Amino acid sequence: MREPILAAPELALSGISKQFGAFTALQDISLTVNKGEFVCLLGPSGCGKTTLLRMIAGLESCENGQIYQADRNITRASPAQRDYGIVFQSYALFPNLTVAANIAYGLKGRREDKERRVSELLALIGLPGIAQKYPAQLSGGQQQRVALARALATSPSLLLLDEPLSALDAQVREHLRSEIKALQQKLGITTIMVTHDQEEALTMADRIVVMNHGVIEQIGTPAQIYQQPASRFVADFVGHCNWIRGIATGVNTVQLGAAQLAVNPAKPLQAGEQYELFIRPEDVELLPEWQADEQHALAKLMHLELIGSIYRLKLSVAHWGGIELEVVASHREMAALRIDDGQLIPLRLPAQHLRCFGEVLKLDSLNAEAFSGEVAQ
Ligand SMILES: Nc1ncnc2c1ncn2[C@@H]1O[C@H](COP(=O)(O)OP(=O)(O)OP(=O)(O)O)[C@@H](O)[C@H]1O
Repeated sequence: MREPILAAPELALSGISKQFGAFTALQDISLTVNKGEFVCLLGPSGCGKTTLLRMIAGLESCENGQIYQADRNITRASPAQRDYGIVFQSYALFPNLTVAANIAYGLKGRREDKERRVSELLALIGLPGIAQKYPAQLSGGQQQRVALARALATSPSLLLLDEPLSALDAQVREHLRSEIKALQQKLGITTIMVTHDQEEALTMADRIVVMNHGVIEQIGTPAQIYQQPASRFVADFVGHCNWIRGIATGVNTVQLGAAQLAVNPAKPLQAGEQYELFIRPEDVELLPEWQADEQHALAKLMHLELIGSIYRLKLSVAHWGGIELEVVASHREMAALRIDDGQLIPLRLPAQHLRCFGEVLKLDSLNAEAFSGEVAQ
């Protein structure tokens, strides 16, 4: 029997590094992107995601590492020799050219063919009839769709998006998010998008590459990134976490104040060492009744706010050494709790959601509030 022939990935980066003088912007980046995949480069400002996208585009030189597109080594190819379309954060349309001329800018060939292609693309982005308008006559969202049409005009194999939605207001952004995703799926075009917006990455990407200080922290599907973060940075950057310090009493048990709780560590804990535990706000269970169990406690309500469809509560648990917890609850859960002024709220930290990366906390990283909780965004 013959071995199946596996198609080369649309893009393969290996060992990419980038220095700006003495500053290391990227360090040993390796990544493959499959044909038709939508990959987001996600990370805080300055983590190197735009630099990486610009290197893929040939807009930034690549001295260390290799870049392959399909089977072709494009490491030293000029932008014009590469096969991609790109959309930038600022619309970057030519203000003195009509929409049609902007879209047709990179097209070669006969006038009729160009006109047909422009009409096709305008239909594709849902804006027929604006061919003769100028960029200044369009809204931000419309301009960004035209920029997208221009990027797609030559039917490239790869679409590069550099924060394409960040200049738009929230409502337009959300709408365009689903439009871009639908268009990408319809065309099956391999897409790499830079964003610092976790919600954008979680809703649009097939896979997310989380970056921090020039290195890749984790590559995974949105569910993997959210549910199984590989590091403290990823857990903190994507979603909210309650961080709690405690002393291990066994391979998967931790002393918190007066109680010993079962936890779900990534590796066995060493009794007597101090660790940091984390739990997502939505994984803390608020209960109508307290039960005599180590995972249960009574919490004091410190703060309550309504954020549209959910409530956010700040709770303090004296029994667990005074830790503070952020918890989110639906309207239905809140109605079942009947929270009155000053009343203590029973809650439970389910062991499987009380996780720990298993890194021992060094003594010098501890301070007087070693047992108090900390809530991070
Ligand atoms: N041409 C350059 N010369 C010197 N330093 C640069 C240059 N381009 C980028 N840098 C630095 O490299 C780091 C990464 O920049 P990059 O633009 O890739 O970050 P980013 O993750 O895209 O952030 P942002 O979302 O703010 O654009 C930053 O510290 C930036 O100051």
